[in-house]
Amino acid sequence: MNYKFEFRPYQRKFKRPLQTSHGTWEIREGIILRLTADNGKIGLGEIAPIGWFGSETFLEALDYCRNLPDVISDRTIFSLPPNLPACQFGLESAWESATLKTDFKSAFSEDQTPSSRSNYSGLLPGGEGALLGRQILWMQGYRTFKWKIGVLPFQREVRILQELAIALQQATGDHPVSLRLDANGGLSLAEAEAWLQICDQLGGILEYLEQPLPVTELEAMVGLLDRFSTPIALDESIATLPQMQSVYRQGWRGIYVIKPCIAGSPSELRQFCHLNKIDAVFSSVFETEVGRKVALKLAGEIQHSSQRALGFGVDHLLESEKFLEDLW
Ligand SMILES: O=C(O)CCC(=O)C1=CC=C[C@@H](O)[C@@H]1C(=O)O
Ligand SMILES: [Mg+2]
Repeated sequence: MNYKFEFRPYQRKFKRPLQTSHGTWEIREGIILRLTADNGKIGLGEIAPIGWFGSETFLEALDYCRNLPDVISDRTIFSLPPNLPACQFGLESAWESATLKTDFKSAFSEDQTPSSRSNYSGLLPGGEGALLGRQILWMQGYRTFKWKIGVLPFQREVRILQELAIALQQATGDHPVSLRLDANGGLSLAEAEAWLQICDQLGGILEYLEQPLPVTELEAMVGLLDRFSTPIALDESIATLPQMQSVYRQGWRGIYVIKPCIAGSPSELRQFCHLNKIDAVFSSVFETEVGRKVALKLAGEIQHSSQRALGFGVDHLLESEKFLEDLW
């Protein structure tokens, strides 16, 4: 089967630049794809790369799209090289929505009502903003929160964490409350040990410490698993499917933070997760609803009854997605 191939690059500003230990992220760039099958059925997909995180860069993805012909075949869609995982995700999900029965639009209910927000994790502002941010997200219905560390000096962040933990421990309610810390691979081994010592003292409120060490330090992170009670989650270490498979083969049985939009082929991701019972948390890459619907649908197919909140808190971080209505 052949498909007419169209693509539209986009840019969306973060309302508040995202601070991570990698640096500050101000603009999310991506590409919306449209495939039109011979029978007229249309499928949308999204390419939302994060070059510094482990996928191809936006420019590599744009270059790939520019070099595709106006009409492409199934063969092209299923034979992308593994170094273009965000393109693989975008093209294959557009193909799925143009060929499979599922009505793309109804694939996943998008609106996060306050009651449903307890299934999602809310991303707190970096630094001191986390304290007020937690109150705002709490009122919006979140009960799982994620805070990026390695942004401010250690002692300052420890003080904020202790205030945050007290506020969460005192917060009443019927839904379990948890806090995730994300170091984005920015800590040294000594800093990671210091953080884990503190986390262990906070008891149950700390769900996990995400990517404490750089991708090159898998062995050291496996070692940390045995020495501290706070769970550790890998994110950058397993950004793409080949990395996930390699880390699994090397024996990682901790938590996997999966970002479907940059992992690669959705069908191969489904297969990997069904073959290997992994403790998965699904996470956004600040994509638009086009990629988010596919990612959340995958999460639903894969993690069924997992209790772990989805890292897809409403993207109040980004400018409106209204531009999607006038793309074509
Ligand atoms: O996982 C979540 O809760 C939200 C998404 C998120 O935190 C991230 C998305 C993309 C890159 C990073 O800044 C960050 C992460 O490291 O998980
Ligand atoms: Mg992360």
